[in-house]
Amino acid sequence: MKHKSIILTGGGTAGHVSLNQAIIPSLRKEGYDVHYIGSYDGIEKELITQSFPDVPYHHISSGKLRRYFSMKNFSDPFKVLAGVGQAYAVIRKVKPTMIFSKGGFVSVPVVIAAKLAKIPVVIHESDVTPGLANKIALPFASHIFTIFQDTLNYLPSEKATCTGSIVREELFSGNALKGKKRCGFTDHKKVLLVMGGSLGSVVLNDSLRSNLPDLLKTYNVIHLCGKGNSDSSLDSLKGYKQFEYVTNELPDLLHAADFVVSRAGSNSIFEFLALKKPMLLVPLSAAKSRGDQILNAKLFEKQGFAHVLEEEMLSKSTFMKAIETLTKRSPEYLDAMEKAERPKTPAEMVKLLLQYEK
Ligand SMILES: CC(=O)N[C@H]1[C@@H](OP(=O)(O)OP(=O)(O)OC[C@H]2O[C@@H](n3ccc(=O)[nH]c3=O)[C@H](O)[C@@H]2O)O[C@H](CO)[C@@H](O)[C@@H]1O
Repeated sequence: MKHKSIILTGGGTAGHVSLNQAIIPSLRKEGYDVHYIGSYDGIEKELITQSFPDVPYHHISSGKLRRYFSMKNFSDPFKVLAGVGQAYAVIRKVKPTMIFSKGGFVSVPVVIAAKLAKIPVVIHESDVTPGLANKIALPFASHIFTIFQDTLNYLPSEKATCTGSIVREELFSGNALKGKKRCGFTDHKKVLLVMGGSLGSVVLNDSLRSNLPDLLKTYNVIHLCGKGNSDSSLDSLKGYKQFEYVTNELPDLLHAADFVVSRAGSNSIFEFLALKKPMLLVPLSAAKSRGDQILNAKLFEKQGFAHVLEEEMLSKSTFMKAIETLTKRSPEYLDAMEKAERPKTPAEMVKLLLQYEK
């Protein structure tokens, strides 16, 4: 019997890939052949080909969609057009029953090609406000799923559903002891995990490192610092372990953590919520983004899950003070997290998704 096929797309940062990673095993259980369309060199290529070597990965070209002036704004539309042609050829060959797009620039040509090939597309928005790629994709899509209820205010009601968060199943099966052992922590100090999103954050890295001598008196520190950001002069510090980017080790490291300090990317903060980690969030500032992380963080603060320190207020001393507040208030945060809605399982998400197939 010939299997049905589905194409997934999304990339640029890990936040546009993690939901796809979460649902691939469930789609396969349902009997689907899963294909992925991504860029030549984006993080999605590494994440998908490493975790799912048997998922065919199709490269396409794609331009960055900028809200600001750049000479590349003249060449990138041609790259997007080329990407539409490449994606169309893949779709004609694979003949999927539907396409699921997690957003990011690479998804735009795929969504346009799907419309041309008359294949239903469902898109997904993880942040409170829709990203630029999803705004462009929306007219071509059959439906859009959101994580936050508030996102529905920005979308046409007949086309949008809030599903809540979906968290990769392997994150729940971490082992704290293994995580501590991996980091070489041998005492009983509480563990602080600091993560600057999937790319790392220079401002968080600097604030943390400038406070390390003080912090290490009280805590063991796991630092996910981002590609190219490790500092070998700190390798011998007792109680401090840095990683540039982790994949298989992440569940154990998260289970080892008592508190988290993080950027406010949507996937990350819902993972911390699901694992009940009191968190200090330092959202990416409005000067560097459309402000989506600020809204994500504010909603988490309002629901009593997090303490928020705005990037503009970040300094050596406010960082330490915010960690004090985090640890002091952590019983309240844990209480609120106990009462929070549980995330959907990938299998539940797949069921919702397949309603839209041809
Ligand atoms: C700079 C930028 O554009 N950031 C956006 C990007 O963030 P970013 O890519 O950082 O996205 P998220 O915080 O949502 O997700 C990061 C994902 O990477 C994983 N992870 C991270 C570090 C690591 O070492 N290993 C690992 O597996 C996390 O577990 C998580 O699943 O997408 C988010 C979701 O649309 C947005 O809210 C952010 O504003």
